[in-house]
Amino acid sequence: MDPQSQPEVYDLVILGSGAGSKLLAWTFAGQGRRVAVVERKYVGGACPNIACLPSKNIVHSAQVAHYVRRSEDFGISIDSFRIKMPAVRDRKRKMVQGLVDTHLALYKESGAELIMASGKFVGPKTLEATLSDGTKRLLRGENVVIGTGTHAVVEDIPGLRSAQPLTHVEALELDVVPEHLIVLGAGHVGLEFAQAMRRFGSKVTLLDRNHCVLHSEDDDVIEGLGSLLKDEGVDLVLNAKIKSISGVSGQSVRVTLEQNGVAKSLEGTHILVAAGRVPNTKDIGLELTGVEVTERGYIKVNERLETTAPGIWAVGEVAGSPQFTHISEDDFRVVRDNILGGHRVTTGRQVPFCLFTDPELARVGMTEKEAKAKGIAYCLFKIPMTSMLRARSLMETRGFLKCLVARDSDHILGFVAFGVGAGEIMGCVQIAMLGGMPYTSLREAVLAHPTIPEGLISLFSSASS
Ligand SMILES: Cc1cc2nc3c(=O)[nH]c(=O)nc-3n(C[C@H](O)[C@H](O)[C@H](O)COP(=O)(O)OP(=O)(O)OC[C@H]3O[C@@H](n4cnc5c(N)ncnc54)[C@H](O)[C@@H]3O)c2cc1C
Ligand SMILES: NC(=O)c1ccc[n+]([C@@H]2O[C@H](COP(=O)([O-])OP(=O)(O)OC[C@H]3O[C@@H](n4cnc5c(N)ncnc54)[C@H](O)[C@@H]3O)[C@@H](O)[C@H]2O)c1
Repeated sequence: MDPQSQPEVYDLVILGSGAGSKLLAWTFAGQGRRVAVVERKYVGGACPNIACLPSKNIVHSAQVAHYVRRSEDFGISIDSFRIKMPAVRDRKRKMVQGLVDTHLALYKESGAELIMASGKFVGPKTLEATLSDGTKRLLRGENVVIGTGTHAVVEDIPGLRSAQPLTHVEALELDVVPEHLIVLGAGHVGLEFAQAMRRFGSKVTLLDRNHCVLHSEDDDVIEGLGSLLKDEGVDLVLNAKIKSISGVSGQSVRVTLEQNGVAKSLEGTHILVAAGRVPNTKDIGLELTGVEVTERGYIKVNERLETTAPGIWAVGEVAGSPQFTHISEDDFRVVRDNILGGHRVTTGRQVPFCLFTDPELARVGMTEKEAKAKGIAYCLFKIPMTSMLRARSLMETRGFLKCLVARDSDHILGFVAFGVGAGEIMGCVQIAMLGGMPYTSLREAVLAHPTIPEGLISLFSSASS
């Protein structure tokens, strides 16, 4: 790039086209501002291409396989069936292509310019975008947003890199059912993939260094998820200190580990790393901008999502926000309002999540662990899913509903559902929390029978402890 060349000037330049970024682009361009988005690979970011939506697509195919296996329970005989992974993958690919097309139409409609290129800063508020043919463009924004996301961590465990492990990106492209899949990490990604692959017919071993899955959740949740996996035949190897890995994923791999002081080794055909994320902040020229990063490499932001450099903002995972699409989307609202001269902050917002195991696990607000640690007095309502009539009619009675209510005010502090329709029922409780409603409003509501939300009447009519 000729250092003398003049940058093209925009009102807003965005690096990375994920959830928060694209909403900013479409909103500001829709208002007639000049907006450019620089994206190196995925139109619309991770969620529609390699994360939430394709993984839920695959999880759903696996659920269909599970239903087929259970078909006798529903009075339907199926003599034999087979999993066709290329067709499973095609269904996912078609959905992804449809989503990409929708994104492209929204760029066109809004007038935001999508530049498919790899971007890096070459000065304050100035980016160099390198297109696939090597062409370079210099872009300067009055405001600049960084939304470069994260990627899967591949730790420095001896042999792990040379084993060419799958990440979620490659696992979503599999056209074979792995004979024996070893999953490293029993967090969100590991749990969803472990169950789905097991349902497609893989032998699955799920490893984690902690003594349980999702260790920050309450013990009943941990126990529920653990038994679900065990009942479906996933081997859980916890307290696992991985020492080394040999072989190549897709052929054969051997994992050497220590569990409770005992040396062990495991053999499988494939290995999937699902051990957390690393921010995409290396090699993007942040040092030329005054944008500082934290010790773990995430962009330092304040509660308004301003970085340490004036006029540069950050959204989504790279800004250290909780790692969910709906949070990246809320980051969009924060930056939008602040760019427009308002004052909106990230503090105090709800951070709900839904883990798409089957059944789902959904939670909003406080866990019992947190309430106890903070010394907050609460009453506990808890019912098994067998008390929910809809669950009985579906024959999906695993799990429970649980709600923490403030002892002094009847207000809901936290809600967790582990069971069929957990994500949907959580949404109902969350809306009540947003509206500041006491739990008694839900208990006294007229909710259609037999629906999943109707279970809230049973929950709040039960005796609290
Ligand atoms: C397997 C999996 C399943 C998930 N499931 C869910 C779910 O069910 N629900 C949920 O809420 N969350 C889920 N998540 C998390 C969710 O995907 C992310 O939180 C969400 O995508 C937000 O990402 P983001 O906006 O921070 O950035 P991203 O969507 O990651 O976007 C960043 C973009 O920046 C681009 N980029 C990076 N560097 C450059 C550069 N130098 N030049 C140009 N472009 C660049 C990348 O190509 C990428 O497209 C899942 C994650 C994974 C891995
Ligand atoms: N349904 C959803 O909303 C959904 C689904 C998938 C991912 N996500 C998001 O993506 C984020 C990243 O997911 P993830 O599963 O990669 O990370 P995670 O932080 O959820 O889980 C990583 C797990 O790997 C384990 N681990 C890490 N290093 C290890 C090692 N060396 N040996 C053994 N175990 C090790 C950790 O103890 C942890 O349990 C999640 O935190 C979540 O926010 C959300």
